[in-house]
Amino acid sequence: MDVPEGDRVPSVIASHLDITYRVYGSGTGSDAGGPGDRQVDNLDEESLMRRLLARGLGTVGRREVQAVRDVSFVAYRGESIGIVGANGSGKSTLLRTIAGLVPPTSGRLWLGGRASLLGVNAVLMPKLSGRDNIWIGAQALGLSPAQVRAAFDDIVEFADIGDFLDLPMSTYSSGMGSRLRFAISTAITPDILVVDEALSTGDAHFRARATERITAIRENAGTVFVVSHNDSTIKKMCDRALWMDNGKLLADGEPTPVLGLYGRKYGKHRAVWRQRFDEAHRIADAEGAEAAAEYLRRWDKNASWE
Ligand SMILES: Nc1ncnc2c1ncn2[C@@H]1O[C@H](COP(=O)(O)OP(=O)(O)OP(=O)(O)O)[C@@H](O)[C@H]1O
Repeated sequence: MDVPEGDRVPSVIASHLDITYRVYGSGTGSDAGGPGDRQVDNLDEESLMRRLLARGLGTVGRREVQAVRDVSFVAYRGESIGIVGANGSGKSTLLRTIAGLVPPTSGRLWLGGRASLLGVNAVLMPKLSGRDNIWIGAQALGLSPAQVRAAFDDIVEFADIGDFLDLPMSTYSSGMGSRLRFAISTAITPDILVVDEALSTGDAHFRARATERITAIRENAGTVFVVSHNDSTIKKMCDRALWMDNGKLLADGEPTPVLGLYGRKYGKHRAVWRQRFDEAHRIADAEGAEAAAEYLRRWDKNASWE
């Protein structure tokens, strides 16, 4: 957007966010998974309880996964931000936190509006029809019955699922499901729209219409976050990209240079670039982000470091 820096209105401020999952269950504790564990099925409840207590609660299958590490950024109204990164780098976790589904473990997150996660699958019911799911999904997003009634035809028109409207969602193709989810989540213009990979299952026609709708949200001063593994989706839909790697935010800037850096790390020259990134990390820790960016600019004039 060509709005002067000082006039831009923040919509999301993330400050030193850490997000850690605590996973409980058998087989993940330090002493779990030994050969004797295969006998567990044969133990009665009392023996099993005695055995668990003997081990100590601290060691019964508890593990922590630090999915997001010390991530800070400011997003502004009117921006569309793509989040890129390898599998497991923390992209979805960050989006789920912005959408209010996963609390940060430490750090602060400020939202200047209501966030809506595209992927209302958690509340959509496969056994119910598209029609019923529109009512449930839209109300779960906070629409009143009157608002659902007013938006209903528009949702159906955008979802373009024809006679499937009255069939169970379990009969839908993944593209049809995505279209319906997208239509529901954008039924009223959200302040912050969070789109997690849903666009990748749609066809070219759907992607074009979804892009139009995202543009409309941005023009309405909303902010859009999109996770995608597809570079051209990010370039078409976003004016900014964040690159997550192993939970950290490694780059923040215009999509083309950020994707260039990401591609280099994982592309055919990755061994060389891995060394450069390791060195850039060391420089960033010792001398700051600008020194790390300057180091990388020896090979890429657009390099940035956050
Ligand atoms: N509900 C969960 N419980 C425990 N660990 C989780 C959970 N969800 C994600 N993780 C872990 O957190 C880390 C980040 O996962 P996340 O799904 O955020 O990554 P991602 O970048 O979105 O990956 P992908 O591109 O594969 O979708 C991974 O190590 C993952 O195994």
